[in-house]
Amino acid sequence: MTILTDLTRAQAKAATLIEALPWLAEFSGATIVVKYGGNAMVDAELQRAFAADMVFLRHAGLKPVVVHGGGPQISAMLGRLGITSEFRGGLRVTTPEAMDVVRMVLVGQVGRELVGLINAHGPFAVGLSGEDAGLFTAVRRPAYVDGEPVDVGLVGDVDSVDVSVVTDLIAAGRIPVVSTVAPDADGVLHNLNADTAAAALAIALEARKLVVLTDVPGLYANWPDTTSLVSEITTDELAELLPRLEAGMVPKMEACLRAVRGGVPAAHVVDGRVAHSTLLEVFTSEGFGTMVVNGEDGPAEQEGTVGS
Ligand SMILES: Nc1ncnc2c1ncn2[C@@H]1O[C@H](COP(=O)(O)OP(=O)(O)O)[C@@H](O)[C@H]1O
Ligand SMILES: CC(=O)N[C@@H](CCC(=O)OP(=O)(O)O)C(=O)O
Repeated sequence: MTILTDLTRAQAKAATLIEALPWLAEFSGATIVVKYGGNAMVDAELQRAFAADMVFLRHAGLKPVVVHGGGPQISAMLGRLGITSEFRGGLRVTTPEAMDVVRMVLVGQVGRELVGLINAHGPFAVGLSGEDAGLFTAVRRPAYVDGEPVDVGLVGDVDSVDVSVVTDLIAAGRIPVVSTVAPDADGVLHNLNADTAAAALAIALEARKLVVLTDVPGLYANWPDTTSLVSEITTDELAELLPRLEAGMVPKMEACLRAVRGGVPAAHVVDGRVAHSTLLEVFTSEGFGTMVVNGEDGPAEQEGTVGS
């Protein structure tokens, strides 16, 4: 009996590995931008699993690029320093004082920790911010509340992207880990929403996928009704839904829309609280979470026809 159980387990493992085969072929050499949200960094074990996934992708011949968030971590540090912060339209109102903390936490803390976790597997990760080698320039971004623009201070949208530092690192076999602060044309540092920056980078890199890890299973059409989870949505449908979305999901879904309209074949919102969610998304036939695809084409044309 024990032998039979062992055999069944071995066959199940082999089936999982072989399920990845068409996807390994499909995505060999592909650049994949993975946005790791601050809310998905819930415990050390999950962070280690995320780091292992990035190294797995790299060894499997893909080119992962990590863009990380850190909203909760910034809020915690602002709280410790007695600086109040609020969000409007899903964006943090960023005073010059708060901006110092945003840079310190994203570049000096969250980015460093991720680099360390990935490099536990070998010398892969290199951390950089939008300030490095002109990666991003920013332009002042308003937030919208009830359709009206509101000033959120030093919050930037991505104005320009110079991908050369990222492509140089990829060519050298590294895994770039990007923190999302960037100067405007006058050199004034701005706070970029990490979803927004990840989308801009995915477009500029002509990435094959944008994968956004967050702390929910995906997009709910009718939040917080948990029966309304969307497995697939076209850009046209998403554009129609966007005005009805709340807070954190607004910049995230705007970013997915922008990425796909900008030429990225698919953007996925997946549950970062599930260990190895990136691998499940990339290498399994069912996919995982919510997939955004171009309005005019079906998913089969968008992301290959293998497996599913
Ligand atoms: N329609 C929706 N579908 C899913 N989540 C939603 C929706 N509307 C609001 N949310 C909230 O958005 C949060 C994710 O956004 P955010 O807090 O910015 O995460 P992250 O740190 O991953 O960027 C979820 O935890 C959920 O509470
Ligand atoms: C303008 C703006 O809101 N910037 C974000 C940057 C970090 C981020 O986007 O982090 P998550 O991905 O974890 O939400 C902030 O200050 O919280």
